[in-house]
Amino acid sequence: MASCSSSATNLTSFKPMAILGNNNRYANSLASHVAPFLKIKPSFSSSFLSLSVTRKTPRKFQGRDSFVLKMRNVICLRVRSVAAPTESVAGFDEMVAGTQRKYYMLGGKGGVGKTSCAASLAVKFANNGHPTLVVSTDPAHSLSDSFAQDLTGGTLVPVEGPFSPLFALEINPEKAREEFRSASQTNGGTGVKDFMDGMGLGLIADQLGELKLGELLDTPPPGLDEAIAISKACLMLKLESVIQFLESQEYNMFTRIVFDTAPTGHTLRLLSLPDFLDASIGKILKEMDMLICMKLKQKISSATSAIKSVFGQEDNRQDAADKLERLRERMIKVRELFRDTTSTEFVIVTIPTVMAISESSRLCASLKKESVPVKRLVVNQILPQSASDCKFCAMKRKDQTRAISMIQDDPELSSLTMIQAPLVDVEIRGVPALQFLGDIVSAVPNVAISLFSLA
Ligand SMILES: Nc1ncnc2c1ncn2[C@@H]1O[C@H](COP(=O)(O)OP(=O)(O)OP(=O)(O)O)[C@@H](O)[C@H]1O
Repeated sequence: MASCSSSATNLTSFKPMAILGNNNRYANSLASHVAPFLKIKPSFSSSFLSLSVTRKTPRKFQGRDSFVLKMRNVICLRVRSVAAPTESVAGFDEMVAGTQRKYYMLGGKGGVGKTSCAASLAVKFANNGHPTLVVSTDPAHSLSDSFAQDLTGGTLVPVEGPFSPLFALEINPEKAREEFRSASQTNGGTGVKDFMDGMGLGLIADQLGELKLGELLDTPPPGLDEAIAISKACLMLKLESVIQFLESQEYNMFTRIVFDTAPTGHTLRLLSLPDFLDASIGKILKEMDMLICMKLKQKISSATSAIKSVFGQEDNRQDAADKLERLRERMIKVRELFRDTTSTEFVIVTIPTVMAISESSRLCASLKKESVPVKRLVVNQILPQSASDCKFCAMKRKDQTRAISMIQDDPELSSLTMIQAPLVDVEIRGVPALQFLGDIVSAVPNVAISLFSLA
């Protein structure tokens, strides 16, 4: 039985391990990922699955900080059942159903496990046949750390491991804004337009130029930085020219897109941006006098190929007002995407503490106010069941129980489907560990699950 006396073990310590779960599924899940790289000799007994493992390092992982690499040449995995399921809850499995493209945005308070849950959900999708893209718009990216692979570079990078294609995209909104800012300070401001063109926001740059760009940069509209990032991601999904190494057919293939968003405040600002821009552009369109219209016409007639690629070559001859209207429509589409109950869902991630749950409740209220679909709440890091809590764990458990009862009484959160993710005593890092988390999340609440060293 898992107990608080079991020492915290890290997957990277690579000692022989026991996996305690409600059934051997978890062990088999872990073993199935390890299998391609190891020679595994399983032997079953009534309550243990023993695996003798010999390392067989694939060339693609050589030099990588992968737990497979660091395993000793021969190790022994023992898997046993310790708890029976008590009740079923909807987990990530429900989100796998259907072949239509779906967008999942995971957000919540800083440090609650947004990236771990987003990465694990993405692995779940990919392992269930969905070509998946996981996008991080959090300036403090941790997708690379979470997958234990280098996914930096601001472009689509294939993630090694899952059964179906999984790509990751880390966009740095702050860097984008920095580039934006520095571009504005060079070439008398003309660099801004080129930069914004590349982001598909060239016409906003024109408008900002007319509206004293410098002043706006000092007090940028709320959510501008992350909007640039999202806009870039949307462009990548829509414009094949941006994705050099993927054929159009291939990037259209994504049926699941998971966004690992920045902590709560950023997300809320981002959500209000399409409305803000819609209102601003609407206002500009209304108030634009002939002089500005003429100026814009001149600018647009000398538009770069980037603008052509955004609006389509044949549109290039349309007048400025039409193009602004198109931009406005695009912003409305972004807003609609956030609010489309058939394709989009915002999943709130939290932990069982009063502070995190209070913040989640406020986030949920704001999302509802913005008409963003929110149906699920992932409560992460729940202490697993134990027959022999130490004083610390007993206190912690009491605290968590109190916090979880807050959810049940909360007017915003109580209607959401609760997905419980147990606290595991290993660092969730790398595809096998992420799959493991995805599987136990979709399992049962409060199941006694722990990974610990037998050595
Ligand atoms: N269920 C869990 N059990 C054990 N550790 C966990 C669990 N979920 C997340 N962690 C750990 O908590 C830490 C923070 O997780 P993560 O980076 O996913 O949080 P985040 O919400 O994305 O953080 P940030 O707000 O900084 O982006 C990581 O070290 C991760 O491995």
